[in-house]
Amino acid sequence: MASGRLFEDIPPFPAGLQTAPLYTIPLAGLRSGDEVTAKNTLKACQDLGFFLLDLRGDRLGDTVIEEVDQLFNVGKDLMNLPYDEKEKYLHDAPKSFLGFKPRGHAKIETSEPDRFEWFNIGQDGLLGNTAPQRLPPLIHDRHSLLTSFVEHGQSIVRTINSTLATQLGLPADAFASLQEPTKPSGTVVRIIKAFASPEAEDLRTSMIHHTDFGTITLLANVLGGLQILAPHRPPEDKSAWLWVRPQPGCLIVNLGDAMVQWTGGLLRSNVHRINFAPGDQRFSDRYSLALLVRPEREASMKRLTGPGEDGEDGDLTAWEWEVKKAMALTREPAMMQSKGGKQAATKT
Ligand SMILES: O=C(O)CCC(=O)C(=O)O
Ligand SMILES: [Fe+2]
Repeated sequence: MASGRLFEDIPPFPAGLQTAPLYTIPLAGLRSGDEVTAKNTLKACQDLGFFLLDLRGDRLGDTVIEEVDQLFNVGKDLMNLPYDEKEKYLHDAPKSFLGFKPRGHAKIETSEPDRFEWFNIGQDGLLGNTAPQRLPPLIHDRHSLLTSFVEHGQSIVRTINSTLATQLGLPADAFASLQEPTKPSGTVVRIIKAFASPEAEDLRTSMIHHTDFGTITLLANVLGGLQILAPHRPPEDKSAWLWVRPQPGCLIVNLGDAMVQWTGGLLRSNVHRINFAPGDQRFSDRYSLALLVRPEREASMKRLTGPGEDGEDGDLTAWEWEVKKAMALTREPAMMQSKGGKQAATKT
């Protein structure tokens, strides 16, 4: 999340909304190996699969706050380029999701068009794992800021991964060794613009409910709009949607489906969506920034711990598994359900 600066000129997040009960995990505690922090992290990742990560008071964290502030401004400039400029970088879905996705290219629950744009910048091109991605000059000029954000974000992800692995009684590098940033993967930096909702007809979802495919997502929000589906409740139940209140100096962290697969369902990947922003915030365009980490393409999706049988998915590579999931979702979008969160004996 950004520093307090980006929160100064925005309408307030309204009081009285039903908000998600999120743990706040201090990055400093995670990095120093504090046992209470580690236990709370595991609990958050089992109960809801979402938590706030407080970056403040940690050297790496303070650097990331600065980078997020700068990238928010880059993201606004990018998304406010004329449409025909952005269109030059149109993604080639479903073959590749890199580049620009225009508003309305996907549907929401009601089959109406979505209300957001995104631009995905691949880690592989940034770090030189593959040929560079073609990017607008405005982004190209900020290459070192982007690579630095990816490297710092990946360092945070590594810490979360080793904390979770250790708490589950696995070798510390059990998850991290399947998602080395220097190996080709579907990992992206994503810049999102969800459009303001001034009219009554805009008061609906911007981005359809979903779970993230990957391992760990680091998300920076300033305006509200993100909602988490309360566990064990159906998406059609309006009262089951919990708002996330963005907090200065904190990132929102959530787990994706790969962590559920590797842990036989011990960890949780929870359904979430972008709704219209609450209160007077709805009159502003909403920008957000995420690092969505995926396993290495060649990583095995075999279960590393947890109950149950592997099933045939355990024989797939991460890339094959992601393609299979994407195809299933195209056929049956209603399959977007939270996964994991099984209770089982863990390290005491
Ligand atoms: O912008 C946000 O708050 C959430 C974005 C999201 O869920 C995604 O890109 O997967
Ligand atoms: Fe997401």
